[in-house]
Amino acid sequence: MTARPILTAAEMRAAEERAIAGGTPVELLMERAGFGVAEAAWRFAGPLKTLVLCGPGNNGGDGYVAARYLAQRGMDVRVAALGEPKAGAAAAARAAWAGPVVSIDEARPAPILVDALFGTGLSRGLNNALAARLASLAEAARIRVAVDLPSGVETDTGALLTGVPRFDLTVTFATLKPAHLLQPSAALCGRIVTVDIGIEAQAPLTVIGRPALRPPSPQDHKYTRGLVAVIGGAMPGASELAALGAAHAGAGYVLLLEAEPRFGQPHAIVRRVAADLAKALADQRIGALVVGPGLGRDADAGKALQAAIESGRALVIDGDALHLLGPRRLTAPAILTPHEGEFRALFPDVKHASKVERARAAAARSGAVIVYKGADTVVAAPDRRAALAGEASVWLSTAGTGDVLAGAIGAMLARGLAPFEAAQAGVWLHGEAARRAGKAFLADDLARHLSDCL
Ligand SMILES: NC(=O)C1=CN([C@@H]2O[C@H](COP(=O)(O)OP(=O)(O)OC[C@H]3O[C@@H](n4cnc5c(N)ncnc54)[C@H](OP(=O)(O)O)[C@@H]3O)[C@@H](O)[C@H]2O)[C@@H](O)CC1
Ligand SMILES: [K+]
Repeated sequence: MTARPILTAAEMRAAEERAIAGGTPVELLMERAGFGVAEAAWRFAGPLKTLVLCGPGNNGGDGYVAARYLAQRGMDVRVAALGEPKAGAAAAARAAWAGPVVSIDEARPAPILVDALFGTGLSRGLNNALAARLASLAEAARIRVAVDLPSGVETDTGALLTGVPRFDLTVTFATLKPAHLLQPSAALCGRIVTVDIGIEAQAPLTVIGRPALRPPSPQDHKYTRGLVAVIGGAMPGASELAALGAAHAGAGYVLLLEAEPRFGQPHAIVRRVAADLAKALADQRIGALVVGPGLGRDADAGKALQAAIESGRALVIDGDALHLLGPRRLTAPAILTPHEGEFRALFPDVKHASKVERARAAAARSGAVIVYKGADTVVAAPDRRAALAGEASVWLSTAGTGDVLAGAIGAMLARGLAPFEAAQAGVWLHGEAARRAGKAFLADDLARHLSDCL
């Protein structure tokens, strides 16, 4: 399955220009967009009285077209506008709307609110009066529909330039934009519907989709399925969870290397005291090495991380190891899995407004694939390829889930996926397992649910 592209505002404009140059007039693109909005709103909300708010640009143009199609369906539609569109397709769409247009200040609330004020052309926050008006009309509506994006959302970063109401449905065009998946905006979009308007979309940023993981064949054995070694440390529970994550993500062999003898369950995880870590890591059968969960941050932890890096094994560097790593460039295949706090500690001067760009900068600098965790996890490779996870379960915000993720990614590396693909596969499995685990789950339960998602 090819990955779904995510286009920035500039990439979307370029794609639109290519479509226009290829013979599709902008008026036709807008007609398809507005028709798509009307159909989606109709299906979602039914025949309720509707208020459409139209801005001065093409997002407003889509609004006029949608109003026309909704009226054709027999719906009671009112339009309120923020000034007249000056020229082009939006002006033509305004002219084709036969009904009255009032100012936003005069608009009366309706059960369905369609926000066609601003889309990818938003250049600054809404002024206070307009933001307050949008908020009160949204508050008074039963169903709120955003055209392309909720107005006030910055397309490329997902930042809210002003207060933005919560929408029930967002109808976008051609493909997703970063703000549909990045927080805080993603949480305000509601259900997202993509309308095909005849634009070809390709981009170096994609949506993380279900990985194509073949089941073991009759010829496979535990080593071909992948050996994941996890380095234990000060907090054994965390490395145990990483090992459990690796095992339930399908690794053929999981080895927990510990400083002192310990007995634990499950028995299938092999526990070994590694007095000489470098020697233990010289085992060529190790397909991936997970270091960091529960490692601690003392001198012994530093030595363990150094041994892991010098081993040349493919690495997943998580948790405490991210604090010990410092600004070094890695040469062996490696995946770093920082959450926000760890990212800031590791890359204090990477400050780009977009989380995607921050992840790309960190990947380029470290030479590693970055899994920048959060409610909107970004995976980025040193060559700028990047991918965004779909909406994550809010119940993932509990202790130990990151350790499970590190183990799952380790299993993907050990089975032979390249680091960028392994990171995405691990993130997808982890997100899907969380959905299946339901509410208030323990990280141990989350690990067990990984098996159901393979
Ligand atoms: N790309 C495609 O293929 C297709 C795109 N389509 C649609 O077009 C949309 C993009 O259209 P767009 O470029 O005209 O921008 P849009 O979002 O309407 O806003 C620009 C206007 O708003 C103004 N303005 C901005 N911020 C403001 C503020 N805070 N407060 C006040 N004013 C503000 C800005 O003025 P200025 O910044 O110049 O002062 C300008 O007048 C896209 O989201 C999709 O819905 C479809 O029709 C189908 C094909
Ligand atoms: K909008």
